[in-house]
Amino acid sequence: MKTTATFKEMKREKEKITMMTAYDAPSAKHLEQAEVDMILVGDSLGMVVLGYDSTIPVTVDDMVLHTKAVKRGARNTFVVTDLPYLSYHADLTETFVNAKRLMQEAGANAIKLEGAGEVIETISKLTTAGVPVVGHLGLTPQSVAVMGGYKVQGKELEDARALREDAHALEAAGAFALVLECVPDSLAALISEELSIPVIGIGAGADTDGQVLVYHDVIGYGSAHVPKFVKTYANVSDVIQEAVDQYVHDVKSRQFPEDKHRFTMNEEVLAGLYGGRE
Ligand SMILES: Nc1nc(=O)c2c([nH]1)NC[C@@H]1CN(c3ccc(C(=O)N[C@@H](CCC(=O)O)C(=O)O)cc3)CN21
Ligand SMILES: CC(C)C(=O)C(=O)O
Ligand SMILES: [Mg+2]
Repeated sequence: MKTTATFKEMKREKEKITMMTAYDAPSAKHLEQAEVDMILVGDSLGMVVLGYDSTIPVTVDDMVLHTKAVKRGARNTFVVTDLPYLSYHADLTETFVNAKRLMQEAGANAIKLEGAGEVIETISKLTTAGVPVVGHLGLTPQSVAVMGGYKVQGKELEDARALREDAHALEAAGAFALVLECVPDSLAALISEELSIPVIGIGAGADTDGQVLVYHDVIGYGSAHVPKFVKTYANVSDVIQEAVDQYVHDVKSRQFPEDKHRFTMNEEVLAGLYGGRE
């Protein structure tokens, strides 16, 4: 199993880090089979699995349930789990209770927190307590209502400078990696070069230390709208639709089930049943 040290070493060796989300056992199994370096149980599960239109309604219980499923499907892959909306801000005790649930109860290998500001101090305390933490800057979906939509971040000089400072502060606080979402590629390149911890980009260009994408986006499953930064490698939705359409058709037209799909019973037992009929 890889560790936080492996990822720092990969950065030093300039080996790209692959990360992808998973939310259940079968998807996690595919990622482990592909030797993905890290699995993210993202709170994006609220959107791609639970049908919400943002990550805001996702709970710690949701994250625990899906992390357990992912760990069962990928026992030997490093799993990072998102702390969801308002589960790490109100007070430190509550943050620690939530982090403890993800680590002990669900079996996450690390947790991810969005943002900077007061979150930096929280990350420092969690790291000191032995919890490996991934930071997340740029487009932080839990703040969608504050940002006023899913928009590219750090385009203006002031925003870019603030983002760069936050990235350095996260590294200083002890985060072992940083997810950088939806920022101009040259800003992501600069931050990746300046930090010694790995920077995993999503919509952050080619010069970060690694890449992360949402499982459903990669396989073309479900999402009606895919962001510009996504590369879709298959169209699983079409495959599924064809299969379920065919099933419905076969039942209606009596083409399913066939003899080979049924269970039979002993003739004498059957005769006994009919014989006993009034
Ligand atoms: N399916 C899915 N994929 C994701 O990558 C993802 C989620 N869901 N849910 C949680 C967050 C939300 N994310 C998003 C959602 C939308 C855009 C988006 O529409 N971006 C615009 C850019 C707008 C601009 O130019 O400022 C785009 O066209 O890509 C970006 C990130 C990333 N995450
Ligand atoms: C988009 C990635 C980085 C994420 O946080 C998620 O999937 O929830
Ligand atoms: Mg997330």
